Amino acid sequence: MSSAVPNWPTSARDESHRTAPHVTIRGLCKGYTDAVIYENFDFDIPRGKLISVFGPNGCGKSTLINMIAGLVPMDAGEVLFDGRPISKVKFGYVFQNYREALFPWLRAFDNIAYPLKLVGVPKAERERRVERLVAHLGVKVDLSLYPYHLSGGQQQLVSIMRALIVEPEILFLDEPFSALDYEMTLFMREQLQRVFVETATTMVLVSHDLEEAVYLSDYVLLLSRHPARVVEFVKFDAPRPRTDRTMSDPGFVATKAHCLQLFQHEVHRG
Ligand SMILES: Nc1ncnc2c1ncn2[C@@H]1O[C@H](COP(=O)(O)OP(=O)(O)OP(=O)(O)O)[C@@H](O)[C@H]1O
Repeated sequence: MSSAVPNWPTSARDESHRTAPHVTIRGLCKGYTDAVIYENFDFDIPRGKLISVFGPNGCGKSTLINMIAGLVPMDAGEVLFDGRPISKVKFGYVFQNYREALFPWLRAFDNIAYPLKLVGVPKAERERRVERLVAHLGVKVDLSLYPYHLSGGQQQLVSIMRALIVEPEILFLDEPFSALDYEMTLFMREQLQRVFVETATTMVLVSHDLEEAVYLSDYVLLLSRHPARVVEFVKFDAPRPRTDRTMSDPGFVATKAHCLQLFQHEVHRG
């Protein structure tokens, strides 16, 4: 950013950096043999916000975050992070299926440290960084265990820590809690919210659960049936940390009802 605008006064540059979108998506196109999923799709993802992507089944939620993260190729278009391509960006990705995402032959600790090993961080430094993250999050899981000795929620927590260990500037989460039981889902929502409040990392979460989408988010990105367009980018600015009481708050109830109405309209339109 600073090299792009070298003559700006520092304060103006900083201000522009803070308020400029983190991610710009322009002219995104994606189709499969039987459907056009995205057609000239434009969107800006704001910096340091938690955004949930919500919409009808099969509208392209996962495809969207996978294309932004560079995991699925676009047919056309451009996705830039402060002007940089994904190859220049440190990002984290949390998959829905944590059972397949973790390496079963590595202890939880080594699973978390693995991305650091990949980029050549020495062992002592890896251990120091994992311990620091664990302490920071207040995680009480025995990390000397292998994944199959951990509960589903604990495994997903390990996945999230593995995504965070590189200190990503953006974190993608594809239905991260949908395979967990309700108790563990509630616990994990709190953990995620805590990480978000503490790190202010931009987060993009695909969710099938409207209550969860609104509860966790600063914005809900409501998509239409494909070819997907933005039905509305719904703001929810309840203070954090949000708690059980947030869900009975009139602002929460009204925002959820509004999203539901838009969603129903989309579903019935199709
Ligand atoms: N590899 C693929 N080959 C063919 N079609 C695909 C492929 N991946 C996704 N699709 C189709 O693209 C559309 C969008 O898929 P995507 O998984 O992104 O939707 P989604 O909104 O995340 O779905 P869901 O609500 O079921 O999680 C769907 O119709 C899906 O069947």
